[in-house]
Amino acid sequence: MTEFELPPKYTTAANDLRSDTFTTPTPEMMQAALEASIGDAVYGEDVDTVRLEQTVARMAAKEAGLFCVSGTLSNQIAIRTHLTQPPYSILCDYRAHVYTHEAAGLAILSQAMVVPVIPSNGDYLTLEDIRSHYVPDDGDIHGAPTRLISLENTLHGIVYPLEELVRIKAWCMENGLKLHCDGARIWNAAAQSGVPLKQYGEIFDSISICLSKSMGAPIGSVLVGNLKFVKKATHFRKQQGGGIRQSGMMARMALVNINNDWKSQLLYSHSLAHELAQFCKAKGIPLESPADTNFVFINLKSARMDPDVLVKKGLKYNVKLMGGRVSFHYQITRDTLEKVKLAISEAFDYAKEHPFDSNGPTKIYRSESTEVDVDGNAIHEIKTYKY
Ligand SMILES: Cc1ncc(COP(=O)(O)O)c(C=O)c1O
Ligand SMILES: C[C@@H](O)[C@H](N)C(=O)O
Repeated sequence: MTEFELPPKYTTAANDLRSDTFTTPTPEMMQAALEASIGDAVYGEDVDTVRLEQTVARMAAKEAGLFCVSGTLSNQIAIRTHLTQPPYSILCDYRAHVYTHEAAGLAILSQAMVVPVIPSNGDYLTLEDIRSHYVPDDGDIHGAPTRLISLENTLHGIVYPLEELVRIKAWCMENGLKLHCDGARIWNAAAQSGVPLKQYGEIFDSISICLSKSMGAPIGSVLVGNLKFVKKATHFRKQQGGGIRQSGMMARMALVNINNDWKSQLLYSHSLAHELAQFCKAKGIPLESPADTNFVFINLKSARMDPDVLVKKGLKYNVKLMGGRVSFHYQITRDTLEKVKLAISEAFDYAKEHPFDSNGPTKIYRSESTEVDVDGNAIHEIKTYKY
């Protein structure tokens, strides 16, 4: 039997640009966990979990909140809760996480057909995009009527224009459709746009508000909505094995940054991303989308850059990348920003001599680690998927 090898100890997120999910708990969070309540949250008896749910719900101007162990669980039970009588479909952006990265949960848990739409402006769905792709409930027995629109704010770091959300909401109400927000980065949208969370809460029937990305908590999201919705979502959370017991420690850790100056933390990460976007533009390195918040999406395809070369250039400068998406968060240092500029610049120059043409679908995430051993060699063979 082979000796089980522990992966190398993850020591810091200061150089980790693979995702804002790599943010690490702070000493203040660890201390808060030691002082947490220890009730059974399934019975609603954990004070700090209830406090977290009520705090986030109040910030989003919603009646109730539900602590979920992941954004995926939060999204999937939200959408399932809104849907009652199949056949039905949900409409979302073709890049939406609920469609591309939640393991067909919409098909399996919700038995939903998905209508993925490419935004005509390239960045975000407009009401016109939605109206030209939704399936009306007009008695035609061939179709799966659209019951829910699921939007993401931000999506790929793009801040949804408030006026467009207002237009879409008004149309949804006129047509009896529900509106869900995958708010994995709603904090980034709020910080950058100045729109308070409660204004988003007044627009969406439900929002999955992640705590474990730019907000730096180790685990979790809070799903917010009206009381009846959250009560039913609690049922689906239990069904999906998401009822967790003494979650007070996680709740207290999440409350730390919520009670800190999170806007400044997020705006700092956005400023790093904006600086990198400017750097890329100055060097003629194409971007896929506007760097509104904490992501810079390098258009590897049009730059003919090999993602594996980019990842390895990153390792050369001891920064962790996983492909064309460069993710900033509040624990990234300015030193890391300077190093990632060098890595991207060298990968771009390399591509001029060695153009790379991806021959498969583009993906932006990979699942292998880019840990290196003591000699700086990548422990896992870099297998960036196609992008
Ligand atoms: C836009 C978006 N929504 C939802 C999720 C799912 O969150 P989690 O990884 O906590 O399941 C992610 C990834 O973390 C995401 O990027
Ligand atoms: C991988 C994906 O699920 C994650 N949400 C990220 O953005 O990194």
